[in-house]
Amino acid sequence: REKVEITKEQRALMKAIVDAYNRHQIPQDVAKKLLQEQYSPEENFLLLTEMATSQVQVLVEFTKNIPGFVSLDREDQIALLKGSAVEAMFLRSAQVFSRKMPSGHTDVLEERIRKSGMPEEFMTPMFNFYKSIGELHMVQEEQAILTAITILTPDRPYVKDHQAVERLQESMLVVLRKLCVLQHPQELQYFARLLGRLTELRTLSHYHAEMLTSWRMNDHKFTPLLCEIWDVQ
Ligand SMILES: O=C(NC1CCCCC1)[C@H]([C@@H]1CCCCO1)n1c(-c2ccc(Cl)cc2)nc2cc(F)c(Cl)cc21
Repeated sequence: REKVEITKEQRALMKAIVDAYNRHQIPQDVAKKLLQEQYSPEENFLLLTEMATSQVQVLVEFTKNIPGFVSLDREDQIALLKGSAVEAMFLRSAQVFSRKMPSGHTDVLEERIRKSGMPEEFMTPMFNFYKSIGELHMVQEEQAILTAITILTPDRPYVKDHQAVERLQESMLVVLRKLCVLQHPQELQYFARLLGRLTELRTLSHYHAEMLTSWRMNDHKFTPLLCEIWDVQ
């Protein structure tokens, strides 16, 4: 077994990211709201757009705390945020869905989401992704670093200094790999499976615009920030 140890610098990098991740969480708990009662498609859509809008704001704050991010070219910073916001939203939704809940609550939550007004054809890929994230039982450090890795994806549209982003992402990948070996010693290839979820995440995110515009209701209203981030309106 390879002797894996996290260096002092890597521990500091991890701490910075996890602290930022925990500091910047969604204010209200959307899961609690959905468990409380059944909403109409219009109310669910409004809830989603409100949650997603505040999540984007939170994502910007989190991203600014990723060591090295603010030293990137300013336009590249915007390109990375715009390019990863939808994936970050689905990743966050998956993490919320996978949280340990009293027995039966997850089933109620799934039922509420299935009936929220979203078009049927996206349920299977979305819940397959949520469940594949849940099966990994990620610790919060892994969740935080995986989100940072998603944001620091060099091949987003309009990124100019590819190399600079790759260097930042590389240092996160190195830490994540060590963390996976230390946290899941019995699960070989855990790190590879974790990264494989990012491929599933990108595929799911391709559907987001259609998922939103075909929500079972008329006149879909988006906030200006969501129009910026999502390919809608
Ligand atoms: O609000 C949501 N997610 C926020 C987004 C910001 C970060 C925190 C979680 C939505 C809900 C779905 C029901 C109707 C109200 O919206 N949601 C989505 C979802 C997201 C995008 C699309 Cl296009 C479709 C569904 N998946 C969820 C999984 C969950 F466990 C929970 Cl609690 C809610 C979830």
